[in-house]
Amino acid sequence: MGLLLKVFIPLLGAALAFYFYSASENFNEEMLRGKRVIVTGASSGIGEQMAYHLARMEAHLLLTARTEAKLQKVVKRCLELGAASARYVSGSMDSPTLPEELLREAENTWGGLDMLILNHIGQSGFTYFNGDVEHVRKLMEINFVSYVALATAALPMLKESEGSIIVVSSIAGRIGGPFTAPYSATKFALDGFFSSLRQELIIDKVNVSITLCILGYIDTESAVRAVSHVIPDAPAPKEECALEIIRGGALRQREVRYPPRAVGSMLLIRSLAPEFLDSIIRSSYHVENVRRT
Ligand SMILES: NC(=O)C1=CN([C@@H]2O[C@H](COP(=O)(O)OP(=O)(O)OC[C@H]3O[C@@H](n4cnc5c(N)ncnc54)[C@H](OP(=O)(O)O)[C@@H]3O)[C@@H](O)[C@H]2O)C=CC1
Ligand SMILES: C[C@H](CCC(=O)O)[C@H]1CC[C@H]2[C@@H]3C(=O)C[C@@H]4C[C@H](O)CC[C@]4(C)[C@H]3CC[C@]12C
Repeated sequence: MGLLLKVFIPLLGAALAFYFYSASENFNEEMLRGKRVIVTGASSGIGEQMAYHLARMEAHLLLTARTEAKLQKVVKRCLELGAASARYVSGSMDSPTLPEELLREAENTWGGLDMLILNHIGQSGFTYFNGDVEHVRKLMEINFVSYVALATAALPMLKESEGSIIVVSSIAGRIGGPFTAPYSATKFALDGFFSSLRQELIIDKVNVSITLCILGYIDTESAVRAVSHVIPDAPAPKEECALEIIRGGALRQREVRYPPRAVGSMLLIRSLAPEFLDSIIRSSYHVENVRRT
């Protein structure tokens, strides 16, 4: 079993990564120059890093999150890095009016949109499900329903520009590990909705791409704070993660997996031996350190 985990699985993961990444040979950062891009959850973490990459690539940026002071700093840095333009709209994605407001801002300022990056998440702990159904409802609203509302409001402009929607999800949206029940549910929902929508766009010959990003553990402040006492694995770098998401979106890939080896191996083991994977996950966590709420 040890040999299987140490040699065979990584090799297979590498082969899969090669397969997925061989499609990305044509990526060129100039593809993003002058493009009109919305990034949600852009005040910290992976969203902030995506904003900086896009700024270097000379895109036009419209950023959003709740904390105005953080957004002001990110916008300032984006302008220093070379963004063609950068502005923000602040607000919480549990407000049903924010998606429309954001897309109206894009239409009024740019007259169109090329890329919508859906990345924000509401706060959720890393702990046993404590029966708080209201929390699940609220998280669904922020992590799922607002993504649907944003994509719906953006579609007319994206159809016009033959643009792209990028949906940032998680391995927790493909595999139900412990301590993320509400969060995991919202990410599974994204896969269901956007995979179905992709099919409909293809049937209707609408050239808007949908890229779903399946991420493993990334070294953002909030994730490290939430899980480092339970999960001993080293997180992957947010800067590289952000670039891989943009690359996959620009190439109109169906899926981005990052870090590719870890995510690829987990998905492969899940399809071959799901219960075995569940037991590996359980035994690799320091469950004794999980704080009950
Ligand atoms: N880091 C990781 O290990 C992994 C991350 N992911 C995914 O990557 C994406 C980014 O995660 P990460 O960078 O770690 O997260 P962060 O916690 O660093 O960033 C979350 C962003 O969402 C914003 N946000 C929080 N609540 C709301 C709200 N109610 N309305 C609007 N915006 C809100 C935050 O800003 P503010 O507080 O100012 O509103 C912030 O900009 C998520 O979709 C996550 O699921 C997937 C797998 C692993
Ligand atoms: C550790 C998990 C990977 C499997 C492994 O054992 O290596 C991580 C994969 C996805 C992560 C979660 C995630 O999707 C983001 C959440 C962001 C929140 O701010 C808190 C942390 C997360 C629940 C995060 C925790 C680690 C993973 C489960």
